[in-house]
This record gives sequence, structure tokens and C-alpha cells, in this order.
Amino acid sequence: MMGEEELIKLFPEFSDSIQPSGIDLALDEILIQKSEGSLIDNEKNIPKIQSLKGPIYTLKPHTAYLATIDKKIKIPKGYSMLYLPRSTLLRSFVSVQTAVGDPGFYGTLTFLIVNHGDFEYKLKKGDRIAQAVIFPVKGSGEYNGFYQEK
Ligand SMILES: O=c1ccn([C@H]2C[C@H](O)[C@@H](COP(=O)(O)OP(=O)(O)OP(=O)(O)O)O2)c(=O)[nH]1
Repeated sequence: MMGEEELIKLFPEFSDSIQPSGIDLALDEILIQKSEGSLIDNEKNIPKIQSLKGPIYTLKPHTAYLATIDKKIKIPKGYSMLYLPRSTLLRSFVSVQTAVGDPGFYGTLTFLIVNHGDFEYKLKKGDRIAQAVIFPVKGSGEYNGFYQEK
């Protein structure tokens, strides 16, 4: 796992958000699902989504949303990332569910955020919701998939 000194060099645009063992990630928008979706024979039909009005978002009980991160990220070749939830959210019955950040990815990170609680939970744009932890990857190629932005 990469530490503070190395992370500042690798991610200068996140210099204000570097932690001893990762990078803090802050909320941009919360989005709700507006249509069905499917994944059949690797054919993606991603559900339509709609932004909620911010900057304070109310997560309804037992409801899933998408959350976008406020700064686009470029993952350098040779590194990969995992995203872990901020524990304050877990202590509040809210999970942040995430996948792997690939070497070479550039774009907006999107996470699933679920309020598992029986009560509403309020979250403000700009608040930290997750932390990225970064690992070197030996012999990696570069991501150039569906979610890559130019
Ligand atoms: O929770 C996550 C994890 C990763 N990413 C970004 C970075 C990652 O490099 C990219 C693609 O993720 P993944 O490879 O998991 O997506 P896929 O469904 O396999 O897409 P593709 O078919 O383009 O490979 O999305 C997110 O936005 N959210």
C-alpha cells in the first residue's frame, strides 16, 4: 500500500486530501435510479439516473443511490486502487459499496451508497465519504473501458 510521501507525488491534484495511507474522496452528487437495467452476455444496459437537488441530500431509509466523487481522478499506470467507506457512515447505518480502480483510469468515480437504517440520513456535497487505498501493480496494462473519459 502506498503512503503519504509517495501519494503526494503520484496525485498532486489531491494534495489537500492525502492521508497517511490513502486519499480522502468527497461527495459531489447523489443520483437516483429512473429505469430498469440489465447485463446480458456482457451487454450493459445501465439504468437511467437523475441527480437529486443538493447541496444537502436526504437518503431515505432502505434505499440505494449512486454517489459521485467531486474531483476526477487519473490512476497512473502501474497502480490500482480500492475504495473503502468512511466509518462514520457505517456507524450511521449507511454503506458505500465500491469496486476496483484500474491502472490508467481517468474519470469520475461513482459508488453505490445505501441507507440501511430505519431513519433518514442527511449528507452534504463536499463531505468525505470514502478513502482510496493505492497499490503498485506489477506488469499492468491500462484501463480503456466503458467508463474511461478522455
Ligand atoms: O467503485 C468503483 C470502482 C471503480 N470505478 C471506476 C474506476 C474503474 O477503473 C472503472 C471501471 O471499473 P470496473 O473495471 O469495475 O468496471 P466494469 O464494469 O468492468 O467496466 P468495463 O466493462 O469498462 O471494464 O470505474 C468506479 O467508478 N467506482
